Amino acid sequence: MSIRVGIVGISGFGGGEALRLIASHPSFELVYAAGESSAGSRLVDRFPGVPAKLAELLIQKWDPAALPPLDVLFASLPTGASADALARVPKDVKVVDIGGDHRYVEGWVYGLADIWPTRIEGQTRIANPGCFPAATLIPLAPLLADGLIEPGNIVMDVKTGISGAGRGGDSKFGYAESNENLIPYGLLKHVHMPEIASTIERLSGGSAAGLVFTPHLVPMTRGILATIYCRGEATTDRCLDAARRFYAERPFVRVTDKPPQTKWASGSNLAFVSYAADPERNLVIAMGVVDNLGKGAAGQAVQNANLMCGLPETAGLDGAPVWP
Ligand SMILES: NC(=O)C1=CN([C@@H]2O[C@H](COP(=O)(O)OP(=O)(O)OC[C@H]3O[C@@H](n4cnc5c(N)ncnc54)[C@H](OP(=O)(O)O)[C@@H]3O)[C@@H](O)[C@H]2O)C=CC1
Ligand SMILES: CC(=O)N[C@@H](CCC(=O)OP(=O)(O)O)C(=O)O
Repeated sequence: MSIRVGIVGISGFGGGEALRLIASHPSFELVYAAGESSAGSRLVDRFPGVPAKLAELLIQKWDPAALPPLDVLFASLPTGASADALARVPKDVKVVDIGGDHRYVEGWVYGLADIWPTRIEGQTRIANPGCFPAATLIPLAPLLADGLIEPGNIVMDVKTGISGAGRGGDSKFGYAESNENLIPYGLLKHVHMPEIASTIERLSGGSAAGLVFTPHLVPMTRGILATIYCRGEATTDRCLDAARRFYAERPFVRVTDKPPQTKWASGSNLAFVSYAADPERNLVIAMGVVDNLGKGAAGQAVQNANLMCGLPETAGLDGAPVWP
């Protein structure tokens, strides 16, 4: 059976990755594409390599009142631009919001699919987590669940590829400024901090008041590496064992002895986690790697849509990462 799917924001980085995944999905059929400045273009005009079956699909001006019959809508709009319009999407259309407007908002389920899959099954409104929350919460969840670290004493040092800023992102992240450069930003007040803190509190039952989160832009296209410093007396083996048990049945999380690298996840919905701990120093280092456009955006969005539709969670997501 084919499930009719739409993408709004298809010309952007998140929407384009959703297009790539949906184009080869066994059950999803892309029947609607929308945007703003790209409206009026055919998909082949924006994506010359798009499969022939989708080439002539015309990008529509985004209007929730003018949707064709749809089962699932992926919204990949700038944060702040989706709330009003998505409120007007008919209730029988399942929506996955890849942007940040509905995380921890009433009426929407927070779609951290690798940790809380059963909360997503059968739902109709899913708020996809941010890319940094995906990279940081997946390695932390097993440690918090087993009480191996203090939730109130966590310091996150995170590196991200430039596509995290989007096509329409801030011009200070252009090639000349980003190539051979490292840029810290958002210190003490990044927009993802409340989402990360709330989820740490849900996972641990304790306060995350001491959270420090510092992202850095690095000159690569895709990928996030989170290096997270925590207080706890566990050994490395104890942390690895907790993660292996926590994710034993989960298809997209790989627990590795070696520190993970961003290329391991490139082009995939995988998350890699690893740990290094020194009980004598009360120190646990947790590491997480995702592709910001994969698990950080469109990959997790398709995973969420699979769960919403009762499909196998891995449908359309079981390809190997891009290497090198
Ligand atoms: N990039 C990433 O790694 C991640 C992004 N996100 C979130 O996903 C969302 C999309 O990000 P990203 O793809 O990077 O952004 P881009 O800037 O690459 O794309 C934005 C898209 O939104 C469309 N758009 C903008 N304004 C409107 C409007 N008023 N009506 C209809 N369409 C509009 C644009 O269409 P057009 O070109 O036609 O104007 C474009 O397709 C954001 O909320 C972002 O924070 C989440 C996780 C990771
Ligand atoms: C490099 C870069 O700029 N990255 C973005 C992350 C985008 C994202 O995930 O934002 P949403 O919460 O809106 O979905 C940032 O730091 O804001």
